[in-house]
Amino acid sequence: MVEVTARAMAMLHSCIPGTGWVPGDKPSLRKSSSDPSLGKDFMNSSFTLIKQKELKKGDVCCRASYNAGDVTWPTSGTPYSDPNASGNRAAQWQSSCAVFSSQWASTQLEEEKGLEDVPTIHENTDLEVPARDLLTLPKPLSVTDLALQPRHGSQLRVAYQGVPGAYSEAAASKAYPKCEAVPCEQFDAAFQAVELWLVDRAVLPIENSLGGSIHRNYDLLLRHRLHIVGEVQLAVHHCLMALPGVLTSDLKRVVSHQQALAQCEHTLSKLGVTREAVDDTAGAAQFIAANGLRDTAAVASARAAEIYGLNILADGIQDDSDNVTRFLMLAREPIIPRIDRPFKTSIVFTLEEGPGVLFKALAVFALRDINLTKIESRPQRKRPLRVVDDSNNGTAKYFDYLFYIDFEASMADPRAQNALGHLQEFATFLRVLGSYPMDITPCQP
Ligand SMILES: O=C(O)C(=O)C[C@]1(C(=O)O)C=C[C@@H](O)C=C1
Repeated sequence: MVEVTARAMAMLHSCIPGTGWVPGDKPSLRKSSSDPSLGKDFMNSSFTLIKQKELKKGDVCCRASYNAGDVTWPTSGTPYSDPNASGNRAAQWQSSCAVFSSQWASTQLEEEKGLEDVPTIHENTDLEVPARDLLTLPKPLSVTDLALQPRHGSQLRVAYQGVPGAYSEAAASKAYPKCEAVPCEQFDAAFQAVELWLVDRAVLPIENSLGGSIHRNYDLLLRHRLHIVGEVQLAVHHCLMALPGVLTSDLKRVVSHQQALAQCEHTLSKLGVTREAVDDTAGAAQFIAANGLRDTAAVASARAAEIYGLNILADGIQDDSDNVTRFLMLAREPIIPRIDRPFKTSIVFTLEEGPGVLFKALAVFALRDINLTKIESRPQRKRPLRVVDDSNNGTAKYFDYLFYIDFEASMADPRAQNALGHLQEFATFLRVLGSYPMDITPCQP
């Protein structure tokens, strides 16, 4: 039997990111596979590490065989390759890592002191910031700024998309109350800022109760290798705002983030003005203030009105008073999944075409009484269309999709481990995006 050390886990984690592997290199975490506390599944698993230093994309990195209770699969000489292009064995390996690491992690909860703890979601206590000189506001990062060296300091730096006053900034403060919120021009810049160690975390919107999913972030989750370490829900309360002295009857145009415009469809239709989408709500308010536009209003937060010196013409203009946006907290490393509080797990997978395959995929959760909270499908860019010649009457064409699912269980829960073990019997690719505490706090703005 191979001795599995925490160091080996950390190395495996770094060579196969995105799998839920738990990092750690402390000697106290050293465990032998003969340790009975690790349980039957751990005892049945063996891992061999092959020169981690020499690993690069496409290399053979590990051999493993793993038994997850109701499913057994061997993986040997599995290449580490791009999930979009990978075969079934790479998918199996990734999920084996995720399942295995979760089982290992669940035995470690009390011993882990040095690793990051599960983030606690706090209620937003103080969003009121005195009006500041516009010139002193931090400039959003753009992709070209990303060559900057990271700053060192003890305060957690959290990237968000937009400028100060954006809802995403409020979400970052709700997720990490004492953080330094770092504005970024685009979602992609926020992902890259974390990957390049310019910031420690990113907080990005993923779905809204009125506008639906933020597809761009679903796509970026797969393209980048960050882990979901938490979620935060924010009540979004929109205001219509303009320069002081401007009346609603003076307005010819309303500018805002496209999601915010969609969330206020009803009010804006009644106004009968043209609508223009910009990068973020607070950016719209800043744009009006900076250009002295007297025929234009913005849809943004009350805090944005305060920062940019605009007057609120109408308050609570969203179509539904319960307008909530869910944000994801992203980090370079996963957190250790736990079972002592409500957890959610997010996964992405692909399936072969065939009758009832999606039904079978969803059944792995239903069979184990696991509640699904979200399902989203996105076209697979590398393989958008598959042509199958399986009849005498011509060719059939199918779109290929990636399925994103959130379910209510921790990866430390054997039901989740077995469900994913079952799913990978027919999934062509499977990646665990994160297992993280559910935000169960009331949705305060
Ligand atoms: O523009 C902002 O203020 C944002 O934080 C972005 C965003 C979004 O992308 O959905 C966030 C929350 C609201 O749903 C509207 C806009």
